[in-house]
Amino acid sequence: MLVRADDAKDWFYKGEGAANIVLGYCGSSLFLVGKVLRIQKVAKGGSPSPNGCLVLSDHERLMWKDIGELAESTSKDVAATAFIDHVMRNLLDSKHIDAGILVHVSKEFLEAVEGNIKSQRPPWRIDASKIDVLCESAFLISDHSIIIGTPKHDFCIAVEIKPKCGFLPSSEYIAEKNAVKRHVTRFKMHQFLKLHQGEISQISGYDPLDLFSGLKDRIHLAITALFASPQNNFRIFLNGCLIFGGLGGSMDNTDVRSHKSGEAIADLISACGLQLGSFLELVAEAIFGSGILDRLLATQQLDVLDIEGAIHVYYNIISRPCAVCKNSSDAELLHQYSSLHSLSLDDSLKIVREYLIAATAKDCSLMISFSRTADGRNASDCNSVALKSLNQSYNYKAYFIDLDLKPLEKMAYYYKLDQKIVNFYKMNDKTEGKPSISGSGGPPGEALDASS
Ligand SMILES: O=P(O)(O)O[C@@H]1[C@@H](OP(=O)(O)O)[C@H](OP(=O)(O)O)[C@H](O)[C@H](OP(=O)(O)O)[C@H]1OP(=O)(O)O
Ligand SMILES: Nc1ncnc2c1ncn2[C@@H]1O[C@H](COP(=O)(O)OP(=O)(O)OP(=O)(O)O)[C@@H](O)[C@H]1O
Ligand SMILES: [Zn+2]
Repeated sequence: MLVRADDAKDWFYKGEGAANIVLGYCGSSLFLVGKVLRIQKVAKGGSPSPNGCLVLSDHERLMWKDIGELAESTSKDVAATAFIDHVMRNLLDSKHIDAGILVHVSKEFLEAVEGNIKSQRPPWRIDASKIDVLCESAFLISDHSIIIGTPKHDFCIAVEIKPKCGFLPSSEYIAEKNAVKRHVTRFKMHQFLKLHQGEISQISGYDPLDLFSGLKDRIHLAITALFASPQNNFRIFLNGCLIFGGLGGSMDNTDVRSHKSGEAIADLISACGLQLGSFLELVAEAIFGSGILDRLLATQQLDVLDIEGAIHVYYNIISRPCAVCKNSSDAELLHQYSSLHSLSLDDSLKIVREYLIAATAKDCSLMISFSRTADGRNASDCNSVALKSLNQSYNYKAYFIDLDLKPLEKMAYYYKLDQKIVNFYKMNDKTEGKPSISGSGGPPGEALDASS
């Protein structure tokens, strides 16, 4: 369907994450107006994905055997759709999910896009990955940063939030030495490692527990903290254009940050008749009123054992000696873990399957778009929200994006990264009373190389 290299000029760079590039449409096809195209990337030096062969490993196919369409999928795109339709849709409310449709894209089209968007991609993303030009399909999804039907003279303002994990784990399998995980969020601990590794320039004051609290004031506090430190967790779009937050993902160094200053944003928003403070309050009100994060939290909580428990079960599935038990000499812990190693294959599959579903829910984002209601009427496919302080109500729509299936083979990486995060946090906590924010010195647990 998008086959000509010439079609590429109608698509502009909208953003990207670790795995996909997303393009907005600026051409004249009525079918494509208001849509984005989500194209898969491939790691530089990695091999592009050949279409037509099974994309899941044997162990993954066993794990997802109850979902035939997923287990037997012959392209990543088909697997992605099946995962969203048969797994995530049941867990999160269908009305907040839009899997999009698969469209055919030619190599010529993808190569032309690659060339066109090069200057807008963050350099560190260019170094890491490129468009997978051999991938013959891409997803056409509604652009959730706009509300179709917003009158030309009016505006549409949207936020994108990557909430991350919204609960503290309480698994009995968390080793006593890692007890800090029970009372400090993974997000907070990870911030210190990210700062040390130069991925962020300051520690965020955002607390996911506030966002997921179900309490209006705490949700508002979380939104304010996200605005103060957006990193890759917060963006604002005005009429579909990014006006605040990093383009392309996590790094928030000034050179890869494309947002205007807080003051300029406040001016832009107030030109739409809305004060920045009221806008942030409106976002909090919509999150609170919709209860949209309740089901997301429940899905994240399918991770019951924490990676410190789930990792053992993973080794049951791949039928290999457990690398964690092998490196432990703590008899008491080994005894505790032995109960996990005696679980049946079916129980093991269920635990790891749910761990991976939870991992998707901990990494997805939420987009909420707002437009003014005309004459107090709200659009049929929107909910409405109002603030006492504003003499105006707003239509809003909320959608989850990036509900990608996580690969089973990531389990070992998850364990290493978890230990690296907690070790780094503990070491700084002990030596300085509170974690260092200087970002200097080598990280402890370098042997636990979570980048491999
Ligand atoms: O492990 P985390 O918590 O750092 O999450 C990764 C994200 O990092 P973040 O901390 O949100 O900046 C990471 O985001 P960035 O690339 O840092 O923007 C990805 O979302 C990654 O998922 P995938 O490899 O694309 O499937 C995410 O990996 P998963 O853990 O979700 O597999
Ligand atoms: N349906 C959509 N409407 C509008 N913008 C979108 C849509 N989907 C994605 N985007 C934009 O594109 C960016 C990248 O998309 P996405 O999060 O799906 O990439 P990813 O590579 O899967 O991310 P991750 O790093 O989390 O794996 C998003 O952060 C968002 O700004
Ligand atoms: Zn073990």
